[in-house]
Amino acid sequence: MTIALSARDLRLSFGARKALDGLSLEAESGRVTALLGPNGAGKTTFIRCATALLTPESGELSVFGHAPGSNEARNLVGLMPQATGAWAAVTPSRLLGYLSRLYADPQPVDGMMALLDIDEFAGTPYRRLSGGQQQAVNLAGALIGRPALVFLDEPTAGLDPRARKTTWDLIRRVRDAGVAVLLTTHNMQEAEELSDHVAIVHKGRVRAHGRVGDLTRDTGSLEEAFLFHTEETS
Ligand SMILES: Nc1ncnc2c1ncn2[C@@H]1O[C@H](COP(=O)(O)OP(=O)(O)OP(=O)(O)O)[C@@H](O)[C@H]1O
Repeated sequence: MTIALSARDLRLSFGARKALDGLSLEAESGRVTALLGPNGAGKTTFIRCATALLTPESGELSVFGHAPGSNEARNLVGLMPQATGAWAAVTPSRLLGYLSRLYADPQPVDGMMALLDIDEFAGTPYRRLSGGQQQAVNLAGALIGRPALVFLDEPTAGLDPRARKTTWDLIRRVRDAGVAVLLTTHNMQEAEELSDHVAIVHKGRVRAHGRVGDLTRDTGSLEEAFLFHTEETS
């Protein structure tokens, strides 16, 4: 078992709002770890800390033993963010070509575009793409550098059933190749289908974690477990 990501007691506030309030979590190689939690629970903030876009005020965070943002960590990590407005005028083929050149051993761009049906709109500026097409480009960008740890922030939000299946199949393949996948989702079926490990986050902290079977033993379903562990008062 290889621990790809280790977080201990992370804290980060925005003004009076505690976005991370003692969050601890581990993610292993060759496993899909799903972060579930209500809107505003701190999931994206955590991903931003793990990818060095934000710095926690306190706590310990490491990526394969390296500090996030170090050269060692950067080369090992891929990120599919929720939104990437900065790429507005760039076409998918140029963007993925550019990203692939940042890595020593990238995936072939053509193969990645074919896999995710991006070739159909490879020459269209990113801002003109549909939400689902943008998602496909974001996913390709996260995987193009063959990361050992990849963060997928709501990878299937807004996707049609076929695109969702393509994404699920790809996530499984990546996981089976030994990559540590950490994803966020509001889709309980997705978490049940894909994840080896689930962490339920509420108010900046992991309230429960384990395999789906562990979490549903008392409550019956993942949705019930989610509701139980994210009660407003808890
Ligand atoms: N840059 C920021 N400035 C101020 N507040 C922020 C900032 N980033 C996040 N927050 C606040 O931190 C809290 C956690 O936000 P975060 O985006 O991490 O939630 P989330 O769990 O990813 O939610 P969602 O499921 O809606 O994507 C929210 O209350 C949010 O308003």
